[in-house]
Amino acid sequence: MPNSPVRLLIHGASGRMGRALLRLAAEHGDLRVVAGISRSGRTPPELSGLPMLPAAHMGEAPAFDLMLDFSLAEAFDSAVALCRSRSAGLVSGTTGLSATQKQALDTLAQQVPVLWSANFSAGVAVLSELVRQAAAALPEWDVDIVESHHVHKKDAPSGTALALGAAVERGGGRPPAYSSLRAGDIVGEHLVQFTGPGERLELTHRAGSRDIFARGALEAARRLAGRPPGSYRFAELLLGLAR
Ligand SMILES: NC(=O)C1=CN([C@@H]2O[C@H](COP(=O)(O)OP(=O)(O)OC[C@H]3O[C@@H](n4cnc5c(N)ncnc54)[C@H](OP(=O)(O)O)[C@@H]3O)[C@@H](O)[C@H]2O)C=CC1
Ligand SMILES: O=C(O)C1=N[C@H](C(=O)O)C[C@H](O)C1
Repeated sequence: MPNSPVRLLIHGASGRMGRALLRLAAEHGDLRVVAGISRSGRTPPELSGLPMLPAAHMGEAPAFDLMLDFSLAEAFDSAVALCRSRSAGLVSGTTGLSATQKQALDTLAQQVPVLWSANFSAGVAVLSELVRQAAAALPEWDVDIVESHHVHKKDAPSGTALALGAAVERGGGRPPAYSSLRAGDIVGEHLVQFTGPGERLELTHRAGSRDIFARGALEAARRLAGRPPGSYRFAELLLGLAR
């Protein structure tokens, strides 16, 4: 960690996650939010007194060390471009990214430290490892991944569901079938179900509040700041879990 506070730019500052980040960043004396960006540039109350820029004017953002990006896939390319032009690191949790957008993360990581994760909770990081182990032990069993989220969520399956599917693949399990439920204000739930002859194994994570994701992302930012360029993993950086 550098000695002076890490200057954060929040991309997606007016959103559900952006507002949680703004509220919780204030708890960290070693982090300082310098501005927020949203599509409209509308100012959420948490940001009063700080510059809030519409996406069309994001090039005018003040100097920053790291961008925290929780926006939408359609906004992602310009976020990466700003990090590239400012040589600033990136912590991103935006889901629904294309293969090309994922590649852009790898390219950016040659220049600055980058951490993208579909899920910033400790529980899902551990779940992913448990899923890999279960898949390795039960390669013939059917695998279903069921994710439930609030009605406003744009992408499906969720980024976490796809990441859990990748963990099944790494373990050598059967290709999973995905189901998505959208209902009410569910923060995020993921069930990975392994079905064999006469028995079933269910591994579930339930997020009770967006604060867990925001806290995970802020901690990731603290730990990423000042590191050399590269692609960093949440589970490794925060929990010491190897892939
Ligand atoms: N990795 C993780 O742990 C988690 C990831 N997520 C992901 O984070 C992302 C955001 O989720 P959530 O906060 O619920 O979404 P919201 O819809 O609540 O917020 C989206 C934010 O992005 C901004 N935005 C939308 N379009 C653009 C654009 N074209 N240019 C610039 N900014 C834009 C919005 O601005 P405006 O208000 O002006 O439209 C808003 O600030 C999603 O991809 C979600 O899946 C969510 C939770 C946890
Ligand atoms: O959009 C959300 O809300 C969430 N998105 C992430 C995902 O797509 O997996 C993480 C979390 O489940 C909440």
